[in-house]
Amino acid sequence: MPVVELDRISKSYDQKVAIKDLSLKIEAGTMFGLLGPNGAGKTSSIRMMIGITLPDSGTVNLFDRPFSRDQLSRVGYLPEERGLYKKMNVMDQLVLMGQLHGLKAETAQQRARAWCDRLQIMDAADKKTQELSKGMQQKIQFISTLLHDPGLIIMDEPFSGLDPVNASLLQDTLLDLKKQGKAILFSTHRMDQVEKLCDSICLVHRGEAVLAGTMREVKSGYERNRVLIHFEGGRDFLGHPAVESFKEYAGQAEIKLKPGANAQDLLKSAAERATIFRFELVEPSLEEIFIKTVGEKVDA
Ligand SMILES: Nc1ncnc2c1ncn2[C@@H]1O[C@H](COP(=O)(O)OP(=O)(O)OP(=O)(O)O)[C@@H](O)[C@H]1O
Repeated sequence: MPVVELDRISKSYDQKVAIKDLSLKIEAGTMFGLLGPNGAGKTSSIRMMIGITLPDSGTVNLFDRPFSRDQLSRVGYLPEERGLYKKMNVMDQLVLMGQLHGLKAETAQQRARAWCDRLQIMDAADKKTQELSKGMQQKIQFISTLLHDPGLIIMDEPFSGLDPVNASLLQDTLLDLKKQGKAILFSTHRMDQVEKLCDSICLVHRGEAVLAGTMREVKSGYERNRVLIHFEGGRDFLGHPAVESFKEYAGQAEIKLKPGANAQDLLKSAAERATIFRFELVEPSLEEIFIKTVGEKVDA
């Protein structure tokens, strides 16, 4: 049973088409990435998903029935434009957010404390929001989205502005929630995060879905024509005829092979000149697929 099912939703603002005929499904216990360049239509789609705006046409089903406002108690939404009451004490603010989602004050407080502990911001609980760093404020927002234990979690750029340690802490938290059976959608430009976390994606460009499916389906459309190599010694093999282009880092290279080239020939040549620690044939990264797909659409 999909937790979210959009069927050909469209929305225009005056003459501007924000999104056209978008269909997607998000199942419980999965993480879904909604991707696209600036202005592609991601936020417009999310807004329609949770009734902030209505589609001009198409249907939105949540938890296996047509959208209605009472379902919002099962949704946690972290918008891109985040707002906290700057002068309010953090714990009071979290309790208020919990109450707005139907929790009793006492329950909200217990859960808020447990979350602050888990996300390592217990010290912040009794401070005013304006005394916190941006990253800490983001964690508070993150908690406020989750306090009422929603079955559907929607996050617009949830890791933006976080240092790697905190980004990883929130990523692990989302992975845990996924394991518990929550459906999670996040919107981002960061392909590396999507690649690591998402089971399925939809790439929107200029209001239309241009690539969609499970990560495996999306990648299986592309040849394994990349080689990752870790080496020490001579680097002449980078000039081998099988190599179309390469990026070289300290002791590593990422090589794009020519169409039809034999990776084994390259391996032989590399092994004659250098000590090879790793030689792996890989599919293009999601970032490359994204750039290729969007680039082709722009050319068309
Ligand atoms: N309320 C509105 N009034 C008029 N145009 C709008 C409105 N909301 C969105 N748009 C337009 O619809 C298009 C899609 O915008 P949207 O905010 O959904 O994109 P996005 O993919 O979320 O972009 P970003 O990554 O920059 O946040 C844009 O051209 C935007 O200017």
